[in-house]
Amino acid sequence: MFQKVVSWFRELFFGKELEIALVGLQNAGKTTLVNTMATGKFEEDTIPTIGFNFRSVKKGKVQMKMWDVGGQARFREQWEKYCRSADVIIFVVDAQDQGNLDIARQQLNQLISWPSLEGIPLLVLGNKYDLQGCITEQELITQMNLNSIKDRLVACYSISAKKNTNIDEMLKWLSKIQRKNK
Ligand SMILES: Nc1nc2c(ncn2[C@@H]2O[C@H](COP(=O)(O)OP(=O)(O)OP(=O)(O)O)[C@@H](O)[C@H]2O)c(=O)[nH]1
Ligand SMILES: [Mg+2]
Repeated sequence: MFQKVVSWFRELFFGKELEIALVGLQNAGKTTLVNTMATGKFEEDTIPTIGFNFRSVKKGKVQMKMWDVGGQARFREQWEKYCRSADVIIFVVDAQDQGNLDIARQQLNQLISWPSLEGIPLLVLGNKYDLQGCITEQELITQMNLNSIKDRLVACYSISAKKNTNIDEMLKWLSKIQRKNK
């Protein structure tokens, strides 16, 4: 109880910090999203992330510490390590790349079945909605089997990191997340 009051005061005066792990297949748009969140502008980023990038961005009263992890197959076994200490996991999906949805679902299922990640809130983002031929948000929820996830808070938004679409709504959701063990 005392701990809660202290943390409430701390947040009131200094804002809060959120540790965010961004994962998802290569080319989904994770690095682009982080750049858009940081600058509000689209930066063409065609360089695949090797290992991870770290970026800390203040949004309103929330300092978002983002671990943007490479999505290529060789980096996926490291995802759990970054997610373990995160307050929230963001899983980015390329909503236009329907051929990769099965793999994205398998990777997500594998990730959230780690006991170390139990209960950590999950935000699934369908990205690239500025392009033609994206699946609908409802289809994304079905294809990613999100309704079957019962052990944590789950949300899904359709966004465009390129056009800055729906990013504010997504940030509102993020800012309501409670820090772990706080
Ligand atoms: N049209 C469109 N293109 C996007 C969007 N977001 C990212 N891209 C493009 O998709 C490609 C991959 O983006 P990245 O941000 O590098 O993808 P990533 O998920 O970080 O990839 P890895 O680091 O390999 O895991 C780049 O060419 C981006 O410009 C978007 O919202 N719309
Ligand atoms: Mg990247």
